[in-house]
Amino acid sequence: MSQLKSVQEKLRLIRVLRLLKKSYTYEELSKITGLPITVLNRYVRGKVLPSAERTRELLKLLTPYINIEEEVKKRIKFDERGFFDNMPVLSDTALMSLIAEEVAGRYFDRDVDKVLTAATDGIALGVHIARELGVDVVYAKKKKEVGVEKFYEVSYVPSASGTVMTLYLPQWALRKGENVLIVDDVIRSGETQRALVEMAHQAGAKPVGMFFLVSVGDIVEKLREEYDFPVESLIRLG
Ligand SMILES: O=P(O)(O)OC[C@H]1O[C@H](OP(=O)(O)OP(=O)(O)O)[C@H](O)[C@@H]1O
Repeated sequence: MSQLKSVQEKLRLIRVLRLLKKSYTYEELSKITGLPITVLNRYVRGKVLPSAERTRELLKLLTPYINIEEEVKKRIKFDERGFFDNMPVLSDTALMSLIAEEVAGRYFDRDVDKVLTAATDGIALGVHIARELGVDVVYAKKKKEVGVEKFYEVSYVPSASGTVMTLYLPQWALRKGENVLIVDDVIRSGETQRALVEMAHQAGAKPVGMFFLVSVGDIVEKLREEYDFPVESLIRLG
């Protein structure tokens, strides 16, 4: 095994332990793994790294206790009007890292050059996925920032808003011929994401996939019919 792969596995184990720590006590994790609490605690705090062999054993034992779809679902909090707060998902760095690892695994062979998302809430997901893929993340904003000379800009009408929205991206951020993975935390009408596809086309870049944490209704199926690249969401609501 390459040194990089070995380090990645160790990091994965630490992320798994940190995530499980939110649902299980050290006593419970000690029973599952057969390791003393003190040892587990050192791993969680990053004071000590397990050997490659122990990492593999622990990942085998602990992976069945992780279900990232369920972890996302249980963190989504709806308000009385049916809107949800996604901050409990986006703020959980251990969970986001594990999600990003899985998404990056699906796109490693698609030669992604950039991850593209829309401000604001897409940024956290975009950063995690881009880091796993070892590429840069760029994000379209709803405002034209001073200091940027040239923008790509795409206007669209978000569903039920009755107003025109425009997304802006500095032109240096996307180049002709680049392969772009489009990601966002949530997709409802798909208008934001269609605007991102349009933006990639303006740049002469090529969208190679779309990934969302949460999709609402059948928008993923609709976009699959519109585009010839993979469109996926981790969980679907409604
Ligand atoms: O599929 P759609 O109907 O286009 O909706 C999805 C978009 O809505 C949210 O962003 P929002 O525009 O609310 O901005 P924010 O990220 O700043 O909250 C979300 O982060 C997506 O970008």
